[in-house]
Amino acid sequence: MSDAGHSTATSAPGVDTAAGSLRWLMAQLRIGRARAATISLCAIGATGGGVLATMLFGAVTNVIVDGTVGDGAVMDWKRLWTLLGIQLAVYLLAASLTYTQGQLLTRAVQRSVAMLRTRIEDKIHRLPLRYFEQTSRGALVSRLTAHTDNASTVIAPVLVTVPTNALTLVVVTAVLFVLSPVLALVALVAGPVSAALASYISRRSRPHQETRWTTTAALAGHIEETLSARRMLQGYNAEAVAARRFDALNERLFRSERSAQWTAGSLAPVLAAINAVVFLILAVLGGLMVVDGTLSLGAAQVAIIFAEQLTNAVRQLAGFVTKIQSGTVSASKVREVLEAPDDDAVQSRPEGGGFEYMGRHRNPPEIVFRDVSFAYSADAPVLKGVNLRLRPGTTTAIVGSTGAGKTTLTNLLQAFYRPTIGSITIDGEDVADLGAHRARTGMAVVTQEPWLFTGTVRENIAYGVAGDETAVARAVHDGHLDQIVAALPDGLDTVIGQESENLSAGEKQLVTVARAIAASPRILILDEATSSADPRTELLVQRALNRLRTGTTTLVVTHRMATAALADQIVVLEAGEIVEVGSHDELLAAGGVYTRRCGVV
Ligand SMILES: Nc1ncnc2c1ncn2[C@@H]1O[C@H](COP(=O)(O)OP(=O)(O)OP(=O)(O)O)[C@@H](O)[C@H]1O
Repeated sequence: MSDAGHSTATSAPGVDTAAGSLRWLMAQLRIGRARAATISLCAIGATGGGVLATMLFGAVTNVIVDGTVGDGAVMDWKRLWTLLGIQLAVYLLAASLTYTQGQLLTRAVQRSVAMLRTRIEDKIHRLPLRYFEQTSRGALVSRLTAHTDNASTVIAPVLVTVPTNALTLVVVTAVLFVLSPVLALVALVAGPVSAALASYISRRSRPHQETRWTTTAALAGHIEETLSARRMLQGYNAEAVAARRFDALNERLFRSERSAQWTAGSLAPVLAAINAVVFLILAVLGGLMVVDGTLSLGAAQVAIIFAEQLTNAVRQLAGFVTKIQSGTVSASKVREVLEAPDDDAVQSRPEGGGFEYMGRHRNPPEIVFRDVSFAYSADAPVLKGVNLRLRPGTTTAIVGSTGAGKTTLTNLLQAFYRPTIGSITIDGEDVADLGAHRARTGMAVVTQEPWLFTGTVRENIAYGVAGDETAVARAVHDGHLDQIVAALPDGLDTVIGQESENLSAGEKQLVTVARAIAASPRILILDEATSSADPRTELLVQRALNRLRTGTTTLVVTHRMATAALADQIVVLEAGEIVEVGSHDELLAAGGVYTRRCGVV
């Protein structure tokens, strides 16, 4: 199963090349040139300090050897103390540069992660509904969290590992050649061998990294699904089915992690072994040259330490390749979300535009569906040539068989999809031109499945009218929630949520009705809104909604004829086509489908 679980149509072109993803990622992070340069300069300064300190170390050794070995040797204390003092100063400077670089880098990484998350979150509001239908929730959550974190781990290698190790390679190689070309050549042999190995192993590791991430996302999605459907699972004794799927995903994750670890993890020990051999050869050769007198002891020491630094630099660069490999896999996942086409009906973040628009249109609007046809997929038309007029301030009930297209009609009005043919206008303005945000301003929706977020009852009701206590109090009263709220341990401040056990399904639905009342909408969409309430509560809520309806243009989707009968206009939809329109009395008089549905005939 793919992480995305969606069609490739939403993938950005060429996202799966490591180099492309890396370039893209660095362009997204926007660390700021000045900050990036400071981090790199600090890292380079610290590395330079390390190189200098090592050379001073050789000089100190030579002063000690000159002052102690041989007849009449005199220790040059002044020179020795001066060198040790300079060395200490260089070490301190290098340490403070390393500290500064570390602090700046940490902040840059954290800021980049936060920024990327904000961008994905922002993007999620602009993605079309179709994207969510085709993408698993686990995949999206992992892109927002783990992938974003992992992608940002490439920042440190790019800003620090590459410049410092490149500097080490150049300076150390040059100094080594000056000290002893023979030792330099031996030390350099390890470089190309290690680099070739690193490149080979990282190529082999990428597919395992991919599988590891996609399986992690699938597992997260599965756990989420199992938790939210746990009652159903237990009710059907289907725990074993869920457990089998979990075991399969868990096993796949284990295998891919093991393979990724095996390939990536084999690099370090192989490089360490190469380094050990090189180090041994250098120590023996250096020792022989000191005995020969062709090299001073200090120079031999410096050469061996430099050779070690050289191989360390290569090893770090190799480690960087593995990290980049994993980071770019994550970057390509993040990129897929950010580059997926926006919902063409949605405008950027809702900032003011909608409310201004609502200010101009306070009265309930006229809504007109003109020759509307729609299909989710080209081969299966759902709505066919729907013509419908919802007069301002009236209620229209849509009735019809299961799958007739009733909810689809409300989805189009909410601009979740565009009609394939035809148009929908609100007060003469095409929803397609208004954009989703403006079209949805002043619209309240109550669906069959009550949606509650984790928060207090008050917060759930005040969704969209935050801080308006009068609106909440009115909504609680008009929505007949008083008794229910009074029975809750902390009243309006009781924390509830989608999974909360302290409210029944009907009570949850009443909270969403109260939310709609509090919003004082001018367009109200009720899709089987009171289906979970008992008949008495439904009646009470119906009355509350009736009061609300005087200031709204209302679309009610219902299977209950009693609810439909209260509407000003009833539309009977069958297989995506309107077959009857009229008031309850008119339709009963006509004796058609509606009459049969009412069970009169
Ligand atoms: N997101 C979707 N993608 C593809 N097909 C869909 C989607 N949503 C609904 N459909 C299909 O469109 C048709 C109409 O669905 P819709 O939900 O509008 O029916 P409905 O009249 O509201 O049914 P019900 O009374 O059962 O709620 C159905 O055949 C359904 O399978």
